[in-house]
Amino acid sequence: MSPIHRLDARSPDFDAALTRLLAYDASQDEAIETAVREILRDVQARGDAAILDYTARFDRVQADDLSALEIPRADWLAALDSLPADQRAALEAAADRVRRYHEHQRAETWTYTEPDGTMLGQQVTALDRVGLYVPGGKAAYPSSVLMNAIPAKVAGVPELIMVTPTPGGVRNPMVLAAAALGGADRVFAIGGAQAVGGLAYGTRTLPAVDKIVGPGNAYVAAAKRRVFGTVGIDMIAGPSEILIVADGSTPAEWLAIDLFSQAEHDELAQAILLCPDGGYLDAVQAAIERLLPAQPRADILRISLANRGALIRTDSLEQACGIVNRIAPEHLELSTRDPQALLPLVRHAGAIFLGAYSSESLGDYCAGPNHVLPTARTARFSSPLGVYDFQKRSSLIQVSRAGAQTLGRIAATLATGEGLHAHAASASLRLDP
Ligand SMILES: NC(=O)c1ccc[n+]([C@@H]2O[C@H](COP(=O)([O-])OP(=O)(O)OC[C@H]3O[C@@H](n4cnc5c(N)ncnc54)[C@H](O)[C@@H]3O)[C@@H](O)[C@H]2O)c1
Ligand SMILES: N[C@H](CO)Cc1c[nH]c[nH+]1
Ligand SMILES: [Zn+2]
Repeated sequence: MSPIHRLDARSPDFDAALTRLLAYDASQDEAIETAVREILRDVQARGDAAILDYTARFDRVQADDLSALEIPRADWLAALDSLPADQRAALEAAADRVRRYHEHQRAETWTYTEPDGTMLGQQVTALDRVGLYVPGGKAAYPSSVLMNAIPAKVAGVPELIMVTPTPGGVRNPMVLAAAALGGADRVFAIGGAQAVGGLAYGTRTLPAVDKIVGPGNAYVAAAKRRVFGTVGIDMIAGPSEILIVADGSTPAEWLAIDLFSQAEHDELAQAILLCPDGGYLDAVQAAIERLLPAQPRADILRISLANRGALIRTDSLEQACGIVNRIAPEHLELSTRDPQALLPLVRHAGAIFLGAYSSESLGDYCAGPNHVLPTARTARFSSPLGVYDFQKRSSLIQVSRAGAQTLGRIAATLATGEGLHAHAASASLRLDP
C-alpha cells in the first residue's frame, strides 16, 4: 500500500477528495480551553506564585521566587561561547542573513504638504515592549528565536522579553546563544499558558508587554487567543505545510525529502506534490517508499503522509497553480525549469521557493525571509511575520489656516448631516470671519 495518497485532478470526484484532504479540525479542544482559562485566571490573580506553581507542575522546575527563573545575560553569552565552532558560525551566518533581509522591510515615517500648507502623513513607531514565546516542550527551536527576535530589533523594539520552558531544568545552549545573537533583552525559563498570561497581565517580576509573538503548542495557542485584546498577538500558527508544483525536472529523491522535511514536524503536518507527469509521480512515490524507513522521524512521517499527504496528477502546470491558490499553502516550491513563468499565476502562499535548488528547508533556517508564516489557508489574507508586525502607524494632520477654511466647510456640512452639532461647531469656529 502506498504510504501517501494518489489523486488525479482530472477525475470527477477530485474536488471532494481534495476537500477531505485539506480538512483540518482547528476547533478548540474543550479540555485545553478549560485548563488554559483556569491558568490565565490564576496568573492574573496570583501573579508570580501561580507561574511558579505551574512551572513546577508542567516543567518540573522548582523555584522559590520567579526572579530565580530569569536567565542572566552572562549565561547566554557563555552558551554562545560554548557552542561548537560550526554551530556558532551557522547561527551567526543565519542571524546576519535574516537581519539583512528584514532591514528591507522597515517602514519609514512619511509626510506631504498640500498647496495651502496643510501637512499630512504617517508616523511609524516601534512597539515599546514585546514578549517572545520560544517553544521548548518537546524540541528546541533556536531558528525561531532568530526569526522572531531579529525583526523586532530591526523595527526598533527597545525591550524584548523572551520566555522559554526548560523541562526538567535543562537549558538549551543554542536557544540561549540565539537569544544573544537575536538581541533579546531578558530571558525567563518559563513556558505554556502561564508564561503567556504573565507577559499579558504583568506580575511582580514579569513586565507586561504590548504584544506576544512566537509559535507554541495547543496550550500556548489557546492562551494567545484568549489574551488577544489585552495585548496584540502575531498569529496562531497551525501545523506545518509544504506544497510542491513539479514538472518532473527535479530529481525525484530531492522532492521526496522536501515532502518529508515538513511532514516530519508533526503528525498533522501536510505535504502535497502536484505534477502533470504521472511517471514522475510514480518515481517520487518509489523514492518515498525507499527512503522513509531510514528516516529518524519515520513514525511521525508515516502518520502525516498517510493522513494528510498526497501526490496529485494534474492536467497541466497551469491547473496546478489553480489548485495552489485554493490550498493557499504555508510553503510553496515551484520546482520547475521555468518557475518565473508560473509566478504570476500564484496568488496565495506564505513563502514561494523558486527552482530546484530552493528547498524549503533553506527558508526555515537561513535564506533570510521569515519562517513564521500563515498556515491553514490563512495565506489568502495574511503575510509572513515581519518588521511591520513590530511597528505601528499614527496619522499626522497639521492643518494650515488656509486649509482650515476649505476643510472646515466640508466637515461642518458633513457633521450637520450626521446631526453632530459640536463637530460642526468645532470646524466652523476656525473659519475666518
Ligand atoms: N510555525 C512555526 O514557525 C513553528 C516553529 C517552531 C515550533 N512550532 C510548533 O510549536 C510547538 C511547540 O510545542 P512544544 O510542546 O514542544 O513546546 P511549548 O513550549 O509550546 O509547550 C510546552 C509547554 O506546554 C505546557 N503544557 C504541556 N502540557 C500541558 C498540560 N497538560 N496542561 C497545561 N499546560 C501544558 C507546559 O507549560 C509546557 O511548558 C509544536 O507544535 C511545533 O510544531 C512551530
Ligand atoms: N518549518 C517550520 C515552520 O512551518 C519552522 C521550522 C523551525 N525549524 C525547522 N522548521
Ligand atoms: Zn520546518
